[in-house]
Amino acid sequence: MNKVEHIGIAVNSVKQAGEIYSKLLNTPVYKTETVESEHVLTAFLQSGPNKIELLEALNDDSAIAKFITKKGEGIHHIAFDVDDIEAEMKRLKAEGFVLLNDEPKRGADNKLVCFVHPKSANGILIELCQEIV
Ligand SMILES: CC[C@@H](C(=O)O)C(=O)SCCNC(=O)CCNC(=O)[C@H](O)C(C)(C)COP(=O)(O)OP(=O)(O)OC[C@H]1O[C@@H](n2cnc3c(N)ncnc32)[C@H](O)[C@@H]1OP(=O)(O)O
Ligand SMILES: [Co+2]
Repeated sequence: MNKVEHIGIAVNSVKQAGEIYSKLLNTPVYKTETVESEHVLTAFLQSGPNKIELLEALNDDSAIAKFITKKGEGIHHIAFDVDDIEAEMKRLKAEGFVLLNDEPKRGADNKLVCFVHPKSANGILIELCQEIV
């Protein structure tokens, strides 16, 4: 696994949270993107080497809706960049981690992604991201 690719933050409103994070980090939201398969609207900010992904639920089927209902707005997941997502999925599975998808799926910002269940990762939802070239 390589560097942290992004930190995912669950928010009620990408627009409102985007304004706050823009002021906080002194940088604008550089991109918004809807990911229908995840039922989310995303917005991205880059602060130095660090990328923040704001996530708003599009409907009640979204993991973000369920998370906010239970825990409120806040850090939802940590995503790590990987060179070979299928190899990393195989490695993690062999180590006993519970993967939430059997195959890599399309994420935001031109990435293939896979999630690791927080119950098998010490309480943190982990996302693997491989850039699509
Ligand atoms: C935009 C695309 C992509 C990108 O390119 O970056 C994204 O980031 S999409 C982000 C949204 N999508 C996902 O999160 C997909 C993966 N998540 C899931 O499949 C589910 O959310 C889950 C992790 C399997 C939980 O779903 P479920 O079991 O239905 O919900 P519960 O509320 O019952 O939770 C069970 C258990 O797990 C705890 N939990 C849930 N979410 C998190 C979390 N983000 N971090 C830590 N812990 C989490 C929850 O509190 C429950 O614990 P207990 O109450 O102790 O049972
Ligand atoms: Co993410």
